[in-house]
Amino acid sequence: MWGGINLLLLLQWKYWILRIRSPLGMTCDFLFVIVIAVITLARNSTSGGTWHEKTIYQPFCASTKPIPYLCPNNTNFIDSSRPVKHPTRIIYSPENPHLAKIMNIFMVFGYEVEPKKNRKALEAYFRMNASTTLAGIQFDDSYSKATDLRNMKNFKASIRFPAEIGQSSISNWATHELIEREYGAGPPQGSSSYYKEEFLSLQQILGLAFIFSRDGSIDLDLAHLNESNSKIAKWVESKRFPQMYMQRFPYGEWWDDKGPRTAESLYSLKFLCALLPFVANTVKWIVLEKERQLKEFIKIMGLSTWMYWLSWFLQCYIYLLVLMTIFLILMLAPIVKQPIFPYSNSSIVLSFFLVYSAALVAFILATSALFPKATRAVICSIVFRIAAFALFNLVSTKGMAVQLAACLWPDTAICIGLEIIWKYEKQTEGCQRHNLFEPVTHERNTSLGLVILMLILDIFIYMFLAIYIEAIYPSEFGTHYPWNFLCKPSYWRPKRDTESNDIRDNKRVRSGFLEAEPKGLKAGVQIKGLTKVYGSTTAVDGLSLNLYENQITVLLGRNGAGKTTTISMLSGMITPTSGTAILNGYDIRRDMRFLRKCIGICPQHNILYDNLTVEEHLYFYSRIKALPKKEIKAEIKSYLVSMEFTNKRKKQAKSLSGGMKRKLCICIALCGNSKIVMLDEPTSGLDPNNRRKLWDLLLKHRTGKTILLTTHFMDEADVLGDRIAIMAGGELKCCGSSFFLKKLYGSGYILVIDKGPRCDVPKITALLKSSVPEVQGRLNNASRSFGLN
Ligand SMILES: Nc1ncnc2c1ncn2[C@@H]1O[C@H](COP(=O)(O)OP(=O)(O)OP(=O)(O)O)[C@@H](O)[C@H]1O
Repeated sequence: MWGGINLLLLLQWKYWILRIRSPLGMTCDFLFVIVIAVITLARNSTSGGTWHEKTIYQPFCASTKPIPYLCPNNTNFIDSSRPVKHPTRIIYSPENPHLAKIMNIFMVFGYEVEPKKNRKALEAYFRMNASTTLAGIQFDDSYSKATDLRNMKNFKASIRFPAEIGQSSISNWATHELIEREYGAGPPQGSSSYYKEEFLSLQQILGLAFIFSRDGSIDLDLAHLNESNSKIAKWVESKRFPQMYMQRFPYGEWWDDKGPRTAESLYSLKFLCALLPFVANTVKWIVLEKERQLKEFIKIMGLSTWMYWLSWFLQCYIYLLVLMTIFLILMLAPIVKQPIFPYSNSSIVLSFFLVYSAALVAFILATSALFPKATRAVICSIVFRIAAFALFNLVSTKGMAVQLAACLWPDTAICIGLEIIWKYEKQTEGCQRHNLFEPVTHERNTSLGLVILMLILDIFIYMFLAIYIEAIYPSEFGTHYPWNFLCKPSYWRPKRDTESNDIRDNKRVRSGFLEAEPKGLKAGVQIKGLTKVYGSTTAVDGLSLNLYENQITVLLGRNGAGKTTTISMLSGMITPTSGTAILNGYDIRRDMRFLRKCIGICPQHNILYDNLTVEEHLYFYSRIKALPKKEIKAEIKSYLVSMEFTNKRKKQAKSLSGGMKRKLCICIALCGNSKIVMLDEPTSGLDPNNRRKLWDLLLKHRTGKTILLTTHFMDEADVLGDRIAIMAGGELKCCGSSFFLKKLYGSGYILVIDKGPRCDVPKITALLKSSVPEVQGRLNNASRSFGLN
């Protein structure tokens, strides 16, 4: 537990140093946030506001038809200037001659009437012909058998409109609301949809029809509709039929602050833009680390995948919170005339932004896991942000399910959430605890609470995706798992290999070219038929070899022999095509994550953080390898002294010479008590003095380690190699101690002596034999040469 926390702190330390040492990116991040916040505020403050008196509406006649006797004092029908063109067909159910009589009255008022057998038939017809039918009037199906409607106590009828079957622009009638929920946008103008869609009109006529039928005094003459009309007018007057008016609910005094009202979605866009440099920079950092192999390198050096992502998450989250705090302080604090969210509960707004920040970071991590190259990733991250805003505009008129689905994209979720807050602000109520899960308007039934819950879900989904994508879809470097690796028991319970040191599958090596395996030594690395094929090139072909603890094994070979590929496979940089290797008891195909703590590697190309110093590199990797803190100082000092780095300790890697970078990489591989150390051509680029120093260092440190070193240089192999394996064309050609190989190839040191006329050859031979018993002499006219194996 403490180890994990320490590692997290260490990674935070590293990330912060790197961020701070690239001030251009940081300046951009902060500048965008501050400038956009200030512009928004300035616009908000200058736009001012106006105070409006309460609005009392005039009553109006419910009927859309000019029927003066229904509203004698008000012939001024609202919206008369804009005649609404609706179909005139009304259908009703069930079929019954008495109902037909009631329905005749609609014909008097200019509607066509058509009966349907029952409710089902009405609905079916309505669905098919919604555009050509004004409404359906649905009586209870039991009325089909009714013989006298006059004695009926409860007369039931439903007026059904296309809205009910989703064929209208208004998808959800909030009939339980007293007034429109979107209060604060100013008093509603024009007529309500109840009026416009003729609902009120039909209801009024239906009521009239029912009273008629009860009264039974009028028989409507459908052949002479005008006469019927005047009959009804007379009847209305004689019965003193109540006049029916509608009046809108008064609208109270209100403050038009011009702020949130002006451009809700523009605020969301500004907000997305404010964080654009942060998103682009973060994606760039993460993918660059992968592109430069640093990610795979620190993982090889012992960092687990989940720890890697968690540390990025924390670092980005903390950084984003700093940016967000600045943004919110500017937006929320009453330091200006008009803050952006004057009414909302600050803790709710704050929680919303906190959760969004976490979801955004998780999304960034998942996005970065998809891309191998930083430039592509940065471009896509910008495109994604624009797409998120487009998606927000697309779903803003859609229902709850669609909007919640869109919230799976954190940037769309923040736009939806912000819009909800703006709407609450418009209502001069703001987002509060009590309305957190309430839809802000009846048309928008997504609530801020639900958006926050979706964002929490996003955090888990995207963190999982980042780790999963990375595991199954590696970049150029790194091993990968099959897509279903989580279901495989071997992933969760690795088996340590306890096989003997036997070498399998080295049949292709000519007999006698392999020295017998040393007795009594423990193999730290067992390579078993390791093969790597790149297209038509077989880089390593069935390599089998044991590397022993406390020894340096040298892989010797020409360019292209397969040495680097071998090291890359052993360290988990690339996946073998076939074969495997057991390192410290763990199989590289399955258990790389358990192995990493004990591997130290110096790749062929220097993999360093440009902006970390020599000392910081050694500190960082020693701590990754879990070296106790009190030993680290001494460890760093010893490497600085042995590699003559003391005066360069504070230099950043980017300012070191090539040779110095190489030395630093070697020190990194050795530091932190790595059990298995792999050095790929470590001395390339070093001057003779430094080469010699490195040899001494390696010989000093081989105890307790299994060291694999590749080189082109025979002398280096001779000095360092306890065992030397020679590779060519990807295959192992021979392996054994330096002595074994020299004997095998018959070429040790040759001592050539120029013979003078009085040269005593037997005497010289005897002298040499006393020191090197196996000395063999070869005669030549002018000289005498001796093979000293
Ligand atoms: N990513 C790759 N794609 C295709 N072929 C590759 C790749 N990496 C290596 N090879 C090929 O595999 C063979 C072995 O390459 P490798 O780098 O392992 O050799 P090496 O012994 O390390 O050479 P050097 O001493 O030059 O580093 C070469 O023929 C090389 O061209």
